[in-house]
Amino acid sequence: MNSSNGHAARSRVLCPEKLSSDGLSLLRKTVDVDEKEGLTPEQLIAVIPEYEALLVRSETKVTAALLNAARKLKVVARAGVGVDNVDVPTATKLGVVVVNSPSGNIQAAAEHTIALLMSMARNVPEACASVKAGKWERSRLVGIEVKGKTLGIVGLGKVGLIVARMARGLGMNVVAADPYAAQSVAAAANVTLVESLSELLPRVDFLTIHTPMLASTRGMLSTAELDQMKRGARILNVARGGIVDEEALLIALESGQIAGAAIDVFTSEPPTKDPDSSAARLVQHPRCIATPHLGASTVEAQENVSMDVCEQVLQILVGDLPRSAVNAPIILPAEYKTLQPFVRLVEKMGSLYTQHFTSPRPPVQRNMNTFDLIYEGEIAQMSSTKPLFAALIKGLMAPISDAEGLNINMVNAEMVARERGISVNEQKSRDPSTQAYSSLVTLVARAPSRTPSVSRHGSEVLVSTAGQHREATIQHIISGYCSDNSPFISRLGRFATSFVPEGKLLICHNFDSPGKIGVVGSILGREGVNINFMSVAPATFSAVSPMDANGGASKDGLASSLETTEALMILGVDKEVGDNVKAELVGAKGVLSVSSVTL
Ligand SMILES: NC(=O)C1=CN([C@@H]2O[C@H](COP(=O)(O)OP(=O)(O)OC[C@H]3O[C@@H](n4cnc5c(N)ncnc54)[C@H](O)[C@@H]3O)[C@@H](O)[C@H]2O)C=CC1
Ligand SMILES: O=C(O)C(=O)COP(=O)(O)O
Repeated sequence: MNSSNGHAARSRVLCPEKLSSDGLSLLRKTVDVDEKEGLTPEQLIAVIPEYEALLVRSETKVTAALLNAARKLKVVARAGVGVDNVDVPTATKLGVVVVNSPSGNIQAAAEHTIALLMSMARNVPEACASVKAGKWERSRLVGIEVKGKTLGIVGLGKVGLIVARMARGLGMNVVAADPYAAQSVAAAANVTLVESLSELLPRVDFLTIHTPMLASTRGMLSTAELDQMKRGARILNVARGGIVDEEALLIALESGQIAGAAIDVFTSEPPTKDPDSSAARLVQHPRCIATPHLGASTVEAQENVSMDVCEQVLQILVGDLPRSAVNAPIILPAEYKTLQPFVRLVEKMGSLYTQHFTSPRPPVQRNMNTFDLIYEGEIAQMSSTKPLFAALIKGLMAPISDAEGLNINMVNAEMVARERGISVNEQKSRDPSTQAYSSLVTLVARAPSRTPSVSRHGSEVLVSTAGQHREATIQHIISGYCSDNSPFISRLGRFATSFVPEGKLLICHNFDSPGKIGVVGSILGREGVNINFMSVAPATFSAVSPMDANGGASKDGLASSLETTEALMILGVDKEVGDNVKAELVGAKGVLSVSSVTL
């Protein structure tokens, strides 16, 4: 994007929550950062269209309404672990990358858990309040030791494992329930992994939760589960409010089934002040220690997560892949670099296909479309070709969609392809079919075809129903390669060629006889159209199926009479060529069809 003074406009990043300045200073070197704390959801929706990136912690709710209101948003960066405050499916659909900091604050969250554990065991908050109130209640505030007690961990992931190691250091026995945890990882941390929550609950003196908030974990600990615990057990939640049902916990505290609770996170934050609500009564309960979602609130953790996500925002804004995308594939940076020129090539091939072969009624909007994307040579050795797949879908769709709104990328390409009925069969061959290129990419389209926009008679020719049936087997082929990081098209239909797929191109299909260049040149010259370059492509490949000279559907009965005497003339032009001029070109002797594409 360019500003009015011709300089590239700086990207804008919105930060509606308190983030450590370390990452923000890094961002400010190249982008504009607006720190705007305290915006209402409506105010956020009003300002979001101006921003390319949104930086949040747990307070900002990144809803579908907010994401849909965005116009330029490329990334939502969560400066922390949990992304339950971000509508990730909607972001994915819109092609917005969601990144987080998966390990920047895990030590802090684990240490806070241990702080709460010890505070609960020794009544620290109550004792402190008592002394400040001028009392000296030594016998009322007798605690318990944790050494020799059993700690149950639900969710033996990153935070859970650190808590486990610390608890082992405190002399506790540690038992964990996590259906996805590896036995070997648990064993290495001296943790006994049990099969189910039901097996865990009766064994523990303390229970701590470290799962994400998911549909499957919401309300995971309710009355039935709390009743399975030993009478007088204690419970901690530094994961997410609502994983332990607040009302059930309050009742269990009141009945003495649970002797103590330490809660850092609430279903609604801050919890409602309505004195009759379970949340407020839980907070006020004398045997409940409550902290205001402080798990990640250490200087160190905030520096870590801020740097982590701000670096990723910069990567995304310059078009690179972030290291911790929640909704995009992970690709090694070195591979991504190698793939980059091919990403451009494949996108151009897709766009060329749609414009040259399917104009004016692209089948990608109507029917199931099947493509083979064949990688040969070095490119076939890449472990992931996800960026190439995404580039193809983008290229196919861009000419027929709102270019501004159509943000197809690795995040949403598969979803878009599914919605549009596009099926891509990726094939790899390490031994190239030709030694001419170190890497060759070929797109084979198996799709119903439409004729080029201007026929020999200057009018659009649409195929008949019978014709469509026959043409369903016809293949269109485009091949390309990269040289010096620039993409080249080496085959278009049956024609061997070599041109850079860039800018406005006029593709004339004609008899390979003298005089054509002059005829086309003089008509374009008269119209004030400058020709930047020209490439003549003879028909080289034999037809794989009844293709016309464009490698497409036969039309006007001409294809059958045209064998090897055809050629494509590819002209780079400096302005749009009108339909009337194209019709005149087709009318000229020996010019069979003309299509114009912008790449
Ligand atoms: N209070 C705070 O400030 C903080 C809270 N958190 C919360 O802690 C959560 C965990 O963080 P990490 O350990 O980094 O995540 P993680 O993804 O490394 O670990 C989560 C573990 O939960 C397990 N799990 C998932 N469903 C389960 C189920 N139904 N039963 C048992 N285990 C299940 C997973 O297999 C995984 O091992 C985050 O999602 C976040 O919500 C994280 C950081 C700070
Ligand atoms: O990282 C997490 O999941 C947290 O819960 C931390 O939340 P916060 O960034 O402190 O609002």
